Amino acid sequence: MTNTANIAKGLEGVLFTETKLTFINGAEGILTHLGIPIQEWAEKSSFEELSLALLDGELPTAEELARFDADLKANRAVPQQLLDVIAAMPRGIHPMQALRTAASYLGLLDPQAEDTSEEGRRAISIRLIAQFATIIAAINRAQEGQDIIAPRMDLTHAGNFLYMLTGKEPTGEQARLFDIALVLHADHGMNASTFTAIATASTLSDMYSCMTSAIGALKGPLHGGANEAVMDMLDEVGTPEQAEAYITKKLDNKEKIMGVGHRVYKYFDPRSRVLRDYAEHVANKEGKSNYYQILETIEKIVVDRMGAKGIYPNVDFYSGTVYSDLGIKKEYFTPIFALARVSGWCASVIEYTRDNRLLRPDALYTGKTDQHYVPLKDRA
Ligand SMILES: CC(=O)SCCNC(=O)CCNC(=O)[C@H](O)C(C)(C)COP(=O)(O)OP(=O)(O)OC[C@H]1O[C@@H](n2cnc3c(N)ncnc32)[C@H](O)[C@@H]1OP(=O)(O)O
Ligand SMILES: O=C([O-])CC(=O)C(=O)O
Repeated sequence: MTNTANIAKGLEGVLFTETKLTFINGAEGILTHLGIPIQEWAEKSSFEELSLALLDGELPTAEELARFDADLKANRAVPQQLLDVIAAMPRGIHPMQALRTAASYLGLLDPQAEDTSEEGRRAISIRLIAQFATIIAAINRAQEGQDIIAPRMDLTHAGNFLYMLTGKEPTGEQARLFDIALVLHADHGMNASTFTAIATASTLSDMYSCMTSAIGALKGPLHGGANEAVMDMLDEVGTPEQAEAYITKKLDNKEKIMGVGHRVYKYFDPRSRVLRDYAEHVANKEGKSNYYQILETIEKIVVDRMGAKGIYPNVDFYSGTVYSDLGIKKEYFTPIFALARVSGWCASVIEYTRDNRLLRPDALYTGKTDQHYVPLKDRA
């Protein structure tokens, strides 16, 4: 018998598939990819290596990684036709809207776009991972009325992105810090955007359609858009001295605090710990930034007051202050999330479609029954 008690609102706790990519223990704040803790990926690996490991489901050999790295580099440039479209986009739009359109347009220019075989999806994934960086940087430049910068082949994925975004070659430390941020965001189980990508793929639709729908899902402030919303909050708070009164009032009024709370983590999101350490490191080096000090205060009060309820900082809490320290504008925080998550989207689509079944949940019908059509003229 179906009744409202059977509804898993928000699909909480519903298992719909198996995966060998990512494991999360939300109670203890544990995250692994291929069984390896996220802290080790962040410390020892690179975005390129994690992307390949996710696509293939195992740690690559040195030779495989070198080939993948070369493939990514060879695919960094995007067609001029797409750059023209990016340059012609209206000014003042949100870059996530621009990215969604650009990802879709990229599909129009790819002769292999409709190839939904596993080999086809993998080949397209390499182009998507490489080209999201070029596209996002180009959107930034075009929106600023600046020349679009061509990719360089002598820089890492992270370093090249920062170079194309700002026109300046980043220091080794900046490029590595950004690489770590990409590693931390690359995949995260059945989050809303990955689920959306999989739902699209489950109809046997193409990779570009999967990416376009995933970008749309990531954009919202309850998911990837929260990193920008955290920065809005920090700007609203203004100074560290005002943080306590601001956050206390919000919690008293039962308002949501951005960058905290999570469907799965009921303890610290381990990625937020890594990002906090880097944010603190940068803040200490350059004289504690206002942003970091405000976040420290907010974290303390949220954990004190909401910890018992399982509300702790998530990945979006500290990421923005790290990006901001790298000179990146807040509108680009969510596109940067997409720049990293494209790996997880692609890998998850490939994994799911290997043993595909159309995703089609159900809703409990609670509407009227036994009705008949009433002609317009007879309606009150
Ligand atoms: C990359 C990512 O996507 S990470 C998540 C990014 N999103 C954010 O940071 C936005 C802020 N956080 C939230 O809105 C939520 O915590 C979500 C959407 C992430 C998870 O939500 P859900 O699992 O649906 O939790 P739900 O909304 O049911 O909240 C459970 C309880 O905690 C409270 N709560 C949850 N998040 C917050 C928050 N950010 N601030 C204050 N209270 C919160 C809710 O009010 C609710 O309280 P109640 O039981 O008294 O009604
Ligand atoms: O898993 C989730 O629901 C959200 C999240 O943290 C992510 O996508 O990185």
